[in-house]
Amino acid sequence: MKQIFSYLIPYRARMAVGFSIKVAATIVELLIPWALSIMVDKVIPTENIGFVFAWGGVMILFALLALLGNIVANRMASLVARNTTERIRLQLFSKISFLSARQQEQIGQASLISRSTSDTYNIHQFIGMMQRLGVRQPIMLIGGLAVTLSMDAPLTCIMLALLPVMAFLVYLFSSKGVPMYTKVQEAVDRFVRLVREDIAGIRVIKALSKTDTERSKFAKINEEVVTRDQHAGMIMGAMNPVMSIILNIGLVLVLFVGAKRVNEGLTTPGVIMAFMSYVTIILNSILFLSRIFVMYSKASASARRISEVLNLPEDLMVEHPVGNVDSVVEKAVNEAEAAAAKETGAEFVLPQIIFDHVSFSYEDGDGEDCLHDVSFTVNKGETLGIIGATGSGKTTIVNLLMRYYDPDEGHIYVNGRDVRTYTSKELMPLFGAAFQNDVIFHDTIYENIRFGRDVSKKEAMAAAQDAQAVEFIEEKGLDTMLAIRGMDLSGGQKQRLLITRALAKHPQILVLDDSSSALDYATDARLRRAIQENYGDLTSIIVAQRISSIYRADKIIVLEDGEMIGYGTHKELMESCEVYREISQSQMGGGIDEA
Ligand SMILES: Nc1ncnc2c1ncn2[C@@H]1O[C@H](COP(=O)(O)OP(=O)(O)OP(=O)(O)O)[C@@H](O)[C@H]1O
Repeated sequence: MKQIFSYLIPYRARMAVGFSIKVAATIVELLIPWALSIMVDKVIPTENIGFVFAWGGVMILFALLALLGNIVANRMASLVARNTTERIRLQLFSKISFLSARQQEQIGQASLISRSTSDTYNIHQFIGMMQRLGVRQPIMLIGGLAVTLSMDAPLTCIMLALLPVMAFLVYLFSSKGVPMYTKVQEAVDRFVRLVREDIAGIRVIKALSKTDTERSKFAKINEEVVTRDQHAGMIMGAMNPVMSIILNIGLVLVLFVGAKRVNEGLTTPGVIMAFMSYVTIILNSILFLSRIFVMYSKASASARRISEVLNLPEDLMVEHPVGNVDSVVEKAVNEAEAAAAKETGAEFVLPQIIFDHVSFSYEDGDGEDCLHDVSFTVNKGETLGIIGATGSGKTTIVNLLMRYYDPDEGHIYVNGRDVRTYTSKELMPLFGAAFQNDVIFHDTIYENIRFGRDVSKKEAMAAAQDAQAVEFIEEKGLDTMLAIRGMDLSGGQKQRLLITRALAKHPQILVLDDSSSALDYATDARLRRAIQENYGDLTSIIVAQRISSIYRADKIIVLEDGEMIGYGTHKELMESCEVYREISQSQMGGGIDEA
């Protein structure tokens, strides 16, 4: 909570003003029953109607001042709560954007969503409540007791006797109810996850007639959220009636003892009338203070969840380059290649991409390797094809190259620098990437291509031309709004739009991860030709299931269970790699479609 409170610091001046107004308004409000007792005991008995009206006017003025002060202070409190929550949300969002893929998986996407929404909402509620009730109720309690003590000490003792009973009950209810709210929040996380998955996968759910299964899964988690909330609500809800009973017992006792004291001439009816109001004010303030306590417990659980994300250490640290980078890299480069270059007298060119004995596992190092001892190089302007069965590690190579994860062993170099030494701002602009299920945003076609970068409409259309997307983009218009996730586009159109986005900023390295699978052969071939002709020194990494998408590549990697079982040109692999030969024969019957 301390960390969350630090977000209030910029608003301390506004809060101080709001607090002062609130304190003044509450004190004025507290004086109204006292003014009533004066009216009953001192003003009315004078039978001076002018005096009665004048005193009545004072009471109305008190009420108006209290009302006005409360409105102003509450508006200031809301503003502080709103601005603070806005800053927390913004900070949280930026942090989430920079979390490593591993950290995102650890916390879970649904949990990240509910931490940014319902948890920040709880904080918002608490900050608002703290400034409104948190100031008002202690003054009401202490001030009320002070006024009543000065009016009639024995009657005040009745209330004082009830206070510990109420405090104990509040503690009892809260200690049972509050932990339940943490459980409610956990159930909400699961609820959000299911809703997200179901909405995203609505088509496949329908296609596989899984609507009933999903509905019953939804009903179950929905019921769990409701039941948990109900249990917590029931416990906390029982607090109000119990408190009301105590309050009414207090009123009856005050009336009973007060009436006796009036009869005995020890006090006056005006004091008893004021006391009735003060009993309600004082006991209610205990009730409201208990609500603040409950809200605090909810908010502190939320604050913990938010701080957990905000304080996550930087996973993919940027390391400082050590020594002469080029010489380190040269050593790391496939030695045979370097030696061959030296032998033939050819100039040795430093490859643009180097994987040097890279091993990686998603399981934080203790699971089986998803990639094992992978080494390859790609020169500037070359195309690398990656092929292999599903789950063989093709996407993992891309994930490591773009530093979504760091390898467990080995090194990856881009332009002669270990990727660990790049900041994300330096590394990412080198790449243009299109992944198979990449997101298309609910925005215009142009904005989906531009993606916040400096890309003119002309450049966007030129990229669309190369990505074979120009026909449908011209037909729809660059400024057409697309549906959420591009639901109003065909699979092939989506892929072409994603490739357009990847090409638009003329990256150094183009990554196409299974992103031409929905294109027909002829379009796929035209796309490859356009890239070759218009992006001369563009280095391409193409992950594909189809041989036709990669057979022209300068180098091809064949993967099986994370191991590189083949590396070379199409021709070399046809001779040396049995698996590649089999794939080729099954897809092309051994021959190649030169489309
Ligand atoms: N985020 C992840 N967490 C844990 N395991 C993962 C994760 N992503 C992939 N894997 C596992 O790593 C292995 C390699 O996955 P990868 O996505 O690289 O395969 P692929 O060859 O690209 O498959 P496909 O052709 O089906 O896309 C698979 O066994 C997969 O289950």
